[in-house]
Amino acid sequence: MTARHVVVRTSKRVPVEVLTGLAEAGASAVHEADGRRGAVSPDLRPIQAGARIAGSAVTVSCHPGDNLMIHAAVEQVRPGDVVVVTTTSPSTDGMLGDLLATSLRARGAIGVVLDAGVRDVAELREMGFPVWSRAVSTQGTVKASPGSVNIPIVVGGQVIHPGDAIVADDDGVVVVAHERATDVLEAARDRIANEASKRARLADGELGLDMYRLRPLLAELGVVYVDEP
Ligand SMILES: O=C([O-])CC(=O)C(=O)O
Ligand SMILES: [Mg+2]
Repeated sequence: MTARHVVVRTSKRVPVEVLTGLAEAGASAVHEADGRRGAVSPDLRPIQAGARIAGSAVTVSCHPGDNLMIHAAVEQVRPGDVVVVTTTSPSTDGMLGDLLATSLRARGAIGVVLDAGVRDVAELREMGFPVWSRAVSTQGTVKASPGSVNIPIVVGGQVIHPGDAIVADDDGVVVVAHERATDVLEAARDRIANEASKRARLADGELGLDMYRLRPLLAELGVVYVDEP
C-alpha cells in the first residue's frame, strides 16, 4: 500500500493575545507553567541570540535530504505562524536557507524550528529571521519526494500538532498543546509574578536554603555540616 501524503488546510490557531503573552513569558517559564511539559530536545539550538517568539505551528514532514514539502508549506502559512519541520529519518542536511526564509517571511511566518540542518546562517541573522535547528550544514537538498503538511509530527522528541503554540528563545523550543495554551499562559503569569518576589529576596541576600526551607530536607537526606579542623 502506498503511503498517503497530504497537505492539510487548517485554520486552527492560538489567539494572538495568548501568543503575545507566551512570548513575553519565554520558553523556560512556559515549560514550567505547563507542568514541565513540551521541552523540545536541547539539541535544537538557535542560530541567533536574543530572538523570542511564540506562534502557531504549521507542521511539515519531509523526506530526508528533500525540502519539497517546505515549499508546499509556505502556502499554508498565515501571519504569526512558526513553521516546524522534521524528516522521516534523521538528517542534518541544510534544507532551509535565506531563500526559503524570504518566501516564508513574505507569507508572515515569524520563525522556523527545524529537526534537520539550516544554511545561509549569516544571511538569516542579517535578515533577523530566527531559526532553531539541529545542525548547520552546507549540504544541499533536492525537491523530489512527497511528504505532508499539517499532520502531527515529532520534533526533538516532542509530538507537535498543527496549531499548537511554539515558544522559542535563547533557552530553546517549547511546544504547548493548542487546547492548553490559554491556561498555560495564566499559569506562566502567576509564576513570573512569584519569581519577581523571589528575585527581590535573593537580591537582598536571602539564601535559597531558607527561602525554600531546604535546611530540614538536607538534614533528612543525611547531609551534615563539618568544620575543617
Ligand atoms: O534553496 C534551498 O534548497 C535551501 C537554501 O539554501 C535556501 O533556502 O536558501
Ligand atoms: Mg540558500
